[in-house]
Formats: sequence, structure tokens, C-alpha cells
Amino acid sequence: PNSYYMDPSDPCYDVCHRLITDMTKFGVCVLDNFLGKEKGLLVRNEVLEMYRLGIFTAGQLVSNPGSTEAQTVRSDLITWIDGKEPHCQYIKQLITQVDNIVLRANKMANNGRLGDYFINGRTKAMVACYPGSGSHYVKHVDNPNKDGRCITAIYYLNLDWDVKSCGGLLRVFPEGQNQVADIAPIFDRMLFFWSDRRNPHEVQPAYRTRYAITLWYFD
Ligand SMILES: O=C(O)CNC(=O)c1n[nH]c2ccccc2c1=O
Ligand SMILES: [Fe+2]
Repeated sequence: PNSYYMDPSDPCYDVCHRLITDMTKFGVCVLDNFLGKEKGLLVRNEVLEMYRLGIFTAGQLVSNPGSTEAQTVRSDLITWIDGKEPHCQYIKQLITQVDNIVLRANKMANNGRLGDYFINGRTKAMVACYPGSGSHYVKHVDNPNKDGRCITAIYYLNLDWDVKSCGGLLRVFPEGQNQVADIAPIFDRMLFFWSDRRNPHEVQPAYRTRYAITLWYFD
């Protein structure tokens, strides 16, 4: 069939429709209140507990620019989760929820292709923590060389996050547009964007501990 029918009374319908529309028009989609406060807090607590248990490892090493000694500035800390680990049941539920939406939006899009992709898999969930000491991520493209990743999906966990005092803004520079997209990493916000060169982006220096969970979908 051209595209599989989804009943508009289905609660997922609106979200899937938003995802298709925004990704087609902007290549970026922001969904707020994604899980709801209660479930969002349960996911957040699992991540904070993991951080307390010290299972995060250093993400990228950023050498001190211009420094003489070889010391490196720790930037983001990360850990990879498939959801089967102990004390990750709510992270697993988040992953399942995002899978449902991406896969059903993929089927619902015309002739079953979301942005001309046929999504057929994803990475594990990468839980990232930016310690608040000005840690950041320089402007980059997630998938510059066709490694198969097509959609970046990020879930933010940061309560009462005010970019003016906490920093940590995600700034996307959509290719070919002179308009940037500034996305605050606020609690229970779900973000999707094309992982390729259409969306260079940076994480500006964070002055409070900043948590996010990222999934990359493959086509
Ligand atoms: O947290 C955000 O708002 C955006 N985050 C990113 O773009 C981002 N992109 N690529 C990575 C690769 C390895 C470790 C962390 C990352 C990472 O936070
Ligand atoms: Fe990125």
C-alpha cells in the first residue's frame, strides 16, 4: 500500500504526524512534554543514579587549546545503554516509546519513507552528561560521511534549566539557511534532526550538569 493507514484517534497519530511534517519542512522536530512529568522524572532519576554510581566514561577528550602541557579538559561523559541493564527500566520504556514513533512515522509517511529513508535499526542509547564546568561540544555533523545514521533523536532531562544562567544551548545551523535553531535542553523535551550534513550543530558551554539521552536511527 502507498502508506499504511493510522487511525487519527490513535494517541501516537498527532506526534507521528508532527514528526513527519517538521522533519520534511525543517529537518528538525521538537516535541515538548514527551513522556509527561512523572515518567520523565523516573527516567531522570535512573540517569542520575547511573552518574552517582560512576559508570559514565569520558566522551571526547578536548585538549586545552593553546596549552603547553598535554593535559586534557574532560568534556562530555557518556555511557551506552541497551535498556536490559539493571535499574534502566524507565530508560528502556523511553527507548521503546521513541522506537514506536519513529517506526510508525516512517510507515505513515508517503510510500513508507520518512525523508526518503526506510528506517530499519538504531544504535544503543547514548546517555551523555556535560559536567557544568563549561563543558561543550564544538560545531560538528553527527554523520558527515554516510555511516548509515539518518535521524538523531535526543531526550533532555534537565529540570529548571535556564540557558541564560546555565548555558548548554544546542544551536543547529540548518544547511543553506541563514536561520539558526536554538534549542534549550529542557526537561522532557524530545528532539529529532537529520544526522547528516544538513544539520551542523554545537553544544554551547554548560555551567550546570547537563544530561541527555541520544538514539541514532539507521536506514
Ligand atoms: O546534547 C546535545 O544537545 C547535542 N549533543 C550532540 O550534538 C552530540 N553529538 N555527538 C556526540 C558524540 C559523542 C558524545 C556526545 C555527543 C553529543 O553530545
Ligand atoms: Fe551531535
